[in-house]
Amino acid sequence: MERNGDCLVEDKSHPDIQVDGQGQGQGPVLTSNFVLDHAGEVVLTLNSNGLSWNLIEFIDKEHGGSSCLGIKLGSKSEAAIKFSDVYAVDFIGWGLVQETTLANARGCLLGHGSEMYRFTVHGVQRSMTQPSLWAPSVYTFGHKDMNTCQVWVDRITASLNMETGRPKSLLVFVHPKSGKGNGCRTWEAVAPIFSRAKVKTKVIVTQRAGHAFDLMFSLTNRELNTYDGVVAVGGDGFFNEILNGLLSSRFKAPYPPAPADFVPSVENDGCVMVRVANETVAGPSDSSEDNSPLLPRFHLNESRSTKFRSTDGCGDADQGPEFSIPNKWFRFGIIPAGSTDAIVICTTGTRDPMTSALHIVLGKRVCLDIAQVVRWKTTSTSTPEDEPCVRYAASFAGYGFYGDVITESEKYRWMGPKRYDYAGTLVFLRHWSYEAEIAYLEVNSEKTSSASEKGLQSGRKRALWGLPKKSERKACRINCDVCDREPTSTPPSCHLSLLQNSDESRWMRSKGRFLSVGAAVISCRNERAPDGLVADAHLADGFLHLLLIKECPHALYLWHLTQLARKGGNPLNFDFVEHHKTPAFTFTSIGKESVWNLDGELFQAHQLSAQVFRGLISLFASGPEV
Ligand SMILES: Nc1ncnc2c1ncn2[C@@H]1O[C@H](COP(=O)(O)OP(=O)(O)OP(=O)(O)O)[C@@H](O)[C@H]1O
Repeated sequence: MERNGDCLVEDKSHPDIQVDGQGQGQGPVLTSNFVLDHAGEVVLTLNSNGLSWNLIEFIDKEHGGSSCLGIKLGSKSEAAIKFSDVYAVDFIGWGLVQETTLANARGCLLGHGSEMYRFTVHGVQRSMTQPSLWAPSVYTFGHKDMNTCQVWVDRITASLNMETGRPKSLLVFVHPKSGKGNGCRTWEAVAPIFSRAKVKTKVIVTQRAGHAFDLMFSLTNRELNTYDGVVAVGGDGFFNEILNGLLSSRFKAPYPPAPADFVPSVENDGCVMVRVANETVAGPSDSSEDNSPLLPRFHLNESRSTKFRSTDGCGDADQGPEFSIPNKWFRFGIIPAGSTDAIVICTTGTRDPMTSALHIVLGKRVCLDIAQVVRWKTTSTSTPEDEPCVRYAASFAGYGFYGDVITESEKYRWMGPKRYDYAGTLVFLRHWSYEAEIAYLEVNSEKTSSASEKGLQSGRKRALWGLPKKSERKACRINCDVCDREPTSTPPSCHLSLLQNSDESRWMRSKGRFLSVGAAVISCRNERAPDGLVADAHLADGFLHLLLIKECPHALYLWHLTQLARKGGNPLNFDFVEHHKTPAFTFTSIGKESVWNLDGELFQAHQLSAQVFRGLISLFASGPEV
């Protein structure tokens, strides 16, 4: 057979299959004629990257290029799909295949069917108008010879098996009451994708708040290592619970750095952080900064690291092979069913359960920064805690307005996601501010940043007085070069090592009355804030965006909020908004207190410190396309 000048050799055992010997060391190319369901007879070709096909008798020449009901007929004559976009192939036996090679007098395709053996190829197709939105696509190929179909199924299966990073076994937690109470229905809608892709799932429908945390916390390393990842079917708060369940029992890390005068208990309890006495940090001395023994050097104290282990011993070496964090293989997945779903929107570019399911079965991977938030005192009157309370957040930690909205919204859970709008309005009308002192680590990243990020850094400097120009903002997208850049050392300690060699770092302070204090780990795009709280935040650059919204007139605050709600708005371009890009900060409240909101979960803290771990976890996602 001759095609496009290629010399195709007939496979003797399967006369309908042509094998091209010129596979350039990547395996031979297969070619056969099939009937593609709802299209017609095609020449199907398999090469090292995927499948492609051409319609043989698409439509007679007279009608070529004409249109039927406005649909360009020529556009369907050839197509291709990469193996990286294929998640399953199945032999489905004998049955009807619709051919549509006949055109009527008006050039419209007419279908007629024949019975034959068939196999289906299941893949992904991106929406033309919204590329981040993925839908499953299915192609059914038919042939009179069963063996021909079987050979093709085997070859495609072999190619799919060579695709790296695909999960085989997943632990799935479903929050039945998440969002509008659709958790179970959401899972049922996407579960067939997992079975078709032959991914084993152990599904647990939670019975109560804390259920997923407890299970994740108590899994032994041996059990955890049998899974390629854990999937949350729910909202950001539910994901946060699962994240904390895993990290609290296994991630052993020093507490966040802090200025010398912060939390006496840090030094008194003799646990994690040991300050190296002679360390100094360079930096200009204006009144707003603390340049006395600025940056402590931290060591993980042995006694503390053993305390981190849970009492049932999970995370111990004798429980089986170690489960390391960060983990090269194990990933988190989120199938959105919550009220906000900011993490899914930031990591997939859309809020669609099917898109998320397809990202998971195709084994996509994106790294995500995680904030560690350590509470040193719960209230102003409580004594410093013996054992500081550690929480992790993947998207946001916010105090004041953000905490009050969650507190208020809990009273109206019955309203579903609308409770956030209602509670938001009540809290806005109240216009409460809170006195607090914040210290944040200013890192001069000139030495560690590429030119592309320098624009962002200089923008950060100007943020006190005005926003960086829009042209300087670099949004985080798929294959983001800011996130992909090699850290100066291996995560999670990259920024700590940066701090240790910290002649470029200094503690800065801000004290006063704040409507809110927020630290965004990622942009936090969501349907109420289409660009997020910080449009140019990155998924894995090792920085938090500290947003200090100082007390201001009600009307100006409304203006700020309306800018947040508007695509292309400038919510940070106000004198009462401080925006700092930092790897760590501390917070102490003074007087009347609000509560913290960590990924939508309440966390009461009078005094806390926080730091970010660059790319600590991986998600089954590839980052937003737009
Ligand atoms: N079966 C359950 N019953 C009650 N609460 C649960 C259950 N399972 C989990 N939870 C808790 O519900 C809280 C909220 O969950 P989730 O984040 O899914 O919902 P949401 O608030 O509607 O969404 P979002 O966080 O996106 O705003 C979580 O803290 C989780 O611990």
